[in-house]
Amino acid sequence: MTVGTDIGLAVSVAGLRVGYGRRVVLDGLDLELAPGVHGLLGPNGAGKTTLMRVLATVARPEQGQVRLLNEDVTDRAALRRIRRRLGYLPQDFGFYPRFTVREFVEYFAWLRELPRAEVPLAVDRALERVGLLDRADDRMKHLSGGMLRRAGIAQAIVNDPRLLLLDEPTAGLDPEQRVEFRALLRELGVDACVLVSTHLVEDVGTACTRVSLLDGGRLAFTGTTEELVAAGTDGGSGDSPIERGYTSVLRGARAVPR
Ligand SMILES: Nc1ncnc2c1ncn2[C@@H]1O[C@H](COP(=O)(O)OP(=O)(O)OP(=O)(O)O)[C@@H](O)[C@H]1O
Repeated sequence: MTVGTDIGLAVSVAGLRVGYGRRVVLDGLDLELAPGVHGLLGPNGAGKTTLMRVLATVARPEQGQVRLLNEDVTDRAALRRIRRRLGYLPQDFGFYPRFTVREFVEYFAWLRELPRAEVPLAVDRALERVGLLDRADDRMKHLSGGMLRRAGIAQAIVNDPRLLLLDEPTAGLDPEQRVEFRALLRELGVDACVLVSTHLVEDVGTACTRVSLLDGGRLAFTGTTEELVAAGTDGGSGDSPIERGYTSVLRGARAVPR
């Protein structure tokens, strides 16, 4: 697979510390991501959404450096450039219920400062990629849960982002849609950096080239999908090779005193 080289390291995080009040959620995290599709796994409460929010520039780190698309997020002018080239699907996203699907996606195209002349085509293309073009004129409040999620993915990709952050994008999608979504992920990962947080390890196995596993705010594993699978050959419980890798790595990480 060819990967775009113009963005180099799309994410470079060093010594990241984030907390809520006195509670530390991410503790000295280092992470580097190049273009490609990266899975982000971890148990409930591991800190995946918190990390996504920092990378989406909607949450601020207490400590540490965050460079996105080769720019420093603490520089205001750079931050604006980063946000134009960033796509983010939050775990829970809000919308105006009376907006049509097209208006919803157009709104995000405007937020990301897409040139006005490019908006109609970009919106149609994003809706087509998620299979919602035929519902473009429906109101958001009339969509099913899976369709809403697809509208959320459409807004995240409308600006053809170089860094795409998807927090549990497959939640609520039916099996056929999930298969199509994985194909879309592989396509997007050719020249962008895509980070997908999920609890569905089979999504990672089929669509991601690399995977990072968070546990208790720390990185328990980062490597290729094959390396995670290999970690499960000497034990680990689960129904598939990648599930066994996941449980084996978690068990190993928890055996190391902090
Ligand atoms: N706004 C908040 N205020 C206080 N604590 C929070 C807040 N948001 C998250 N937390 C805590 O931070 C920790 C990490 O939460 P986070 O949502 O990042 O985990 P996660 O890995 O995404 O979990 P899940 O898989 O359940 O979505 C959890 O212990 C959570 O209770």
